[in-house]
Amino acid sequence: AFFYPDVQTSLLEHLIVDTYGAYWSGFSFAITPCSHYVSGNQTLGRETAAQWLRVAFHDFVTARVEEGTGGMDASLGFETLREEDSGTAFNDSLTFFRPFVNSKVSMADLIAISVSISVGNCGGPQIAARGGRIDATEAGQFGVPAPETDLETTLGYFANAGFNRVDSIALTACGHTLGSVHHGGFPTVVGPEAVSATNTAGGIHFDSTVDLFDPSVVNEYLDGTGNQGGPLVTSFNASSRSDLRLYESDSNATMVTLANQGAGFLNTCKGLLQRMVEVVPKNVKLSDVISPLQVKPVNATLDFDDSGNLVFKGYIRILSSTSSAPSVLTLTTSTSPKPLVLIPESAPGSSVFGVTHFFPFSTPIKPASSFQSFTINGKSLAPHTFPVEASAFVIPSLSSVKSGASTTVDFTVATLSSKGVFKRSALKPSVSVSAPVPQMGTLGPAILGFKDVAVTNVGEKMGYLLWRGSVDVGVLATGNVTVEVISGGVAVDTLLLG
Ligand code: HEM
Repeated sequence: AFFYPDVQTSLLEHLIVDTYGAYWSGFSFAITPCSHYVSGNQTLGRETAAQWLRVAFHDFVTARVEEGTGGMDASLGFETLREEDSGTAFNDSLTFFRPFVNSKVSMADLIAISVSISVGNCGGPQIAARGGRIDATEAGQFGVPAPETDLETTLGYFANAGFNRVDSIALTACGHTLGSVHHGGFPTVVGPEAVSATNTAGGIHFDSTVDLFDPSVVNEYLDGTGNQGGPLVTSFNASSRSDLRLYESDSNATMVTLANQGAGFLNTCKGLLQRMVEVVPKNVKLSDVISPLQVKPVNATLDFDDSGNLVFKGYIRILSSTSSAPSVLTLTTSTSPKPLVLIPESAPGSSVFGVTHFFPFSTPIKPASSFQSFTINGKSLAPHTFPVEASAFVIPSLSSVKSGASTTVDFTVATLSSKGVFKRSALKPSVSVSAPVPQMGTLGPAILGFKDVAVTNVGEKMGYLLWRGSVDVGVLATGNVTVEVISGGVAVDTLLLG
């Protein structure tokens, strides 16, 4: 399949942009509306968007930036039994993220992106998202502040992760604009009187706008109005007033500055939260910022149709800031001068970035050797040309995942035979298969990789040699299996099966 600008960016962009309606990723529904709790009954008084933000904080804050270890690496998955990681947020969230993990999308990237999505969906700023984080294979350091942690230790923990006092106060206020402290989980902070029939976990909100990413927590703390900064300020138990100790530690100077910023508080949070999710181990190289794509080929693949013809098919997704998208597109491939006219499907999708329209297409390709690019044109749309690599591909209609007690991945790969001359041995493709499998001690899957899977030639079609292979990947966690054709060390084609 063809992914633009690359597999990882395309998949992460999908989670961010395909929010509601057509071809939605299923990621954002968990936090729609922002007050929604996806992992259980609404009467628990929990909020998934707030949980996601807290999860990211706990993964990040045990970093040792000076050593270049820890940070956003999903090591949290191995740490959920620790006292410092109390509460249901961690397993709730990792269970929700788990099916989205594959060899291109790590759990750590999902935790980071969930911050952009939850903050953006709850009325907050758009936090730039990047990919490329690598999941830890074991637990990391200790060092998450708890309500009873003394000030010096708390500031030490933040400093380990590269955040000074001012940053730490502001970041905590940014985090505590969403969500609650719950009696169930933190009985030494919130007493049993918070429990009611519609709030069975006994949550008390940090501010009076629990589902709005806004400056209320700062104003209410300083003015003594609303929730007065929340339970970590007002707890019956003085030793549990960690937010009060932190906010007062510079005589409230930082909180006053944040209050004076007004709506600018959101911008401060945008910067700090982006910094937070970009604290990664030193071996990680983050991708460029993932921007919503205006013109995006989706599920674009080469395949063989029932009559054995080579076809190029998929969708073109147009993202427009208004609901008016071009009503017609044309697609021209390098193999045919005649443009194909594309009409959108009736159901659009939507997100905070605008409305998406999906234009399905299917067109024969002949000869495959001259298929090098395709171009999309539309009214008031700059022409977009996408390069293609058609020398080898995993054939979607001849590849599948069969799940039973064990999981078998059957695939067929096509390799272009040069000028019709069969060089069977020379053209034998190198195929890699990667599968997310359960991992001891964490809900985060491990990626089990199979390199150079044995393939046998099973004939020829439209100038391509066909190669079939099969791998038993054992018990699959959840999520997608990737099959890749490798040439010169790089993947020339990737297909996700799931
Ligand atoms: C001194 C630092 C901090 C301490 C001691 C602390 C402690 C806590 C505690 C005890 C809760 C209650 C959890 C529950 O009952 O489910 C909580 C909730 C929360 N924290 Fe913090 N926190 C700190 C800093 C931060 C930071 C820096 C962020 C994010 C940037 C953050 C984000 C959140 C969020 C979003 C919630 C609400 C979770 C929910 O409603 O499920 N916290 N925090």
